[in-house]
Amino acid sequence: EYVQALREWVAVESDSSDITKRSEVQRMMELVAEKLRVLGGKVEMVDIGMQKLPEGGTIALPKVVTAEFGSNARKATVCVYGHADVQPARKEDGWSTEPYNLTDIYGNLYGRGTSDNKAPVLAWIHAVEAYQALEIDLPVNVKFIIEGMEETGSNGLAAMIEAQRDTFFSNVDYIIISDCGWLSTRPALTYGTRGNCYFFAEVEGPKQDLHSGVHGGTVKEPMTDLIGILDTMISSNGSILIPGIRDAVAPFSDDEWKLYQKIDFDMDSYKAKIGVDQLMYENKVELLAHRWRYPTVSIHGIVGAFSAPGTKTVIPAKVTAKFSIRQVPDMDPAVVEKQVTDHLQSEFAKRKSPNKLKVTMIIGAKPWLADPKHPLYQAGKAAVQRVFNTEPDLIREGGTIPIARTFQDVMDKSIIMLPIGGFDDGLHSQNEKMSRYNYIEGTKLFIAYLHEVAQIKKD
Ligand SMILES: CC(C)C[C@H](N)C(=O)NCC(=O)O
Repeated sequence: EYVQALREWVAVESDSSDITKRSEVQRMMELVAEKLRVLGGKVEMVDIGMQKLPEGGTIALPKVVTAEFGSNARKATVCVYGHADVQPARKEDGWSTEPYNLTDIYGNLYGRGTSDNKAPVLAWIHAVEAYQALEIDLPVNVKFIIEGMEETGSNGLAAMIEAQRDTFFSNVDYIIISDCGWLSTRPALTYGTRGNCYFFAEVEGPKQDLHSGVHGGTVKEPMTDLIGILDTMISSNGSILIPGIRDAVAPFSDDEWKLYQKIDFDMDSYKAKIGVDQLMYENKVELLAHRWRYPTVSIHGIVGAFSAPGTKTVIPAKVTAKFSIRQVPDMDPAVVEKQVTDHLQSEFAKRKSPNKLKVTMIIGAKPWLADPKHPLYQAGKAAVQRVFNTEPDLIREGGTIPIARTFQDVMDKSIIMLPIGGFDDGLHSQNEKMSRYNYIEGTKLFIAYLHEVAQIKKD
């Protein structure tokens, strides 16, 4: 039944980055609401307004689903946050199976959005359902907030949460997020995520594309300008060259070093898993630190570049690079935006090009960091011990959950990230999967966690 429920959700192409798929995201949110309604939750679909598009115009944001199970004032109240949107996926990108057709191969459930984040959201719903089916009272009141824009920066969600601070969130004690993965085969508790500043850099030149034989050598080419300035952001050994960008990075403490040193992480299996012969750092602690708690620059793609099969000899007239900077405490997206824009404009000016450069920050999501000594984490350890009979790793996550910082700073709520995804689930990549083992044992973990969190003594 659990696998069938996941199959139905994976079949919905709820890609929030593609506005032509917006009705699918909306349909996905309705399925989430329906699933919660069937369990008797008090469910609402909250309208969070319109999204402004970078190219002009607006489109309705997907509704946010909220639900409540129980309102006993003597019990603690937890709120589970998750998302039901996904990253793009096409079979032609190199998938071995159809991305929107859940396929079970040797106990691995392949499909876009399985691990990120549809199975974990379903596992939480199934945890509530399990208590009901066994006729055991929920040990805590459980609320849900499930959104449809996480993959593109959680547009509109912070405002909705702030608007409901004194209503839906007024009695929430703790936020639980299960939107990340373990580091190895050992279960983990996550106490930090990086933030993300996502940029478009557009270089515009001639009024239309040109023949590279007829016109090559006569004009400054937009693509050459773009590649030139992109190359000034990061060195080949991974150092970010944008002035000032590392100034706000919190120093790496001895305690962190000790914590990272204790983590069981095999560099060779990591290499094998991602298919590389060499990593940027050969030392485990340094590698984990650069994965979790130092900033990075990644260049994702160039719109307008010729990429079809064949050998078209063209000078593209306008090209737009998409790149992002994962940032860490205590960096601030507004400062990063200025540092990046100033740097690129100054490098562009050095090229003395007649072309025009426009730099826009599309997403500015902050990093998040919790205290792993908080009782929420003690409860996590106890739940992991109960279900997996082992100690969890205490880890951070290199990816971004944009809303985590809002819950912490604006709403003043304590958060735990309780992942059930496997270390090799391939989020955002080809052949994303969730194993049956992680899905089913993860459901048991959530059931146990609800019990453990109820044992926390309130101040
Ligand atoms: C591993 C991440 C925290 C998972 C998350 N759903 C995500 O992909 N966020 C967007 C991102 O680009 O990090």
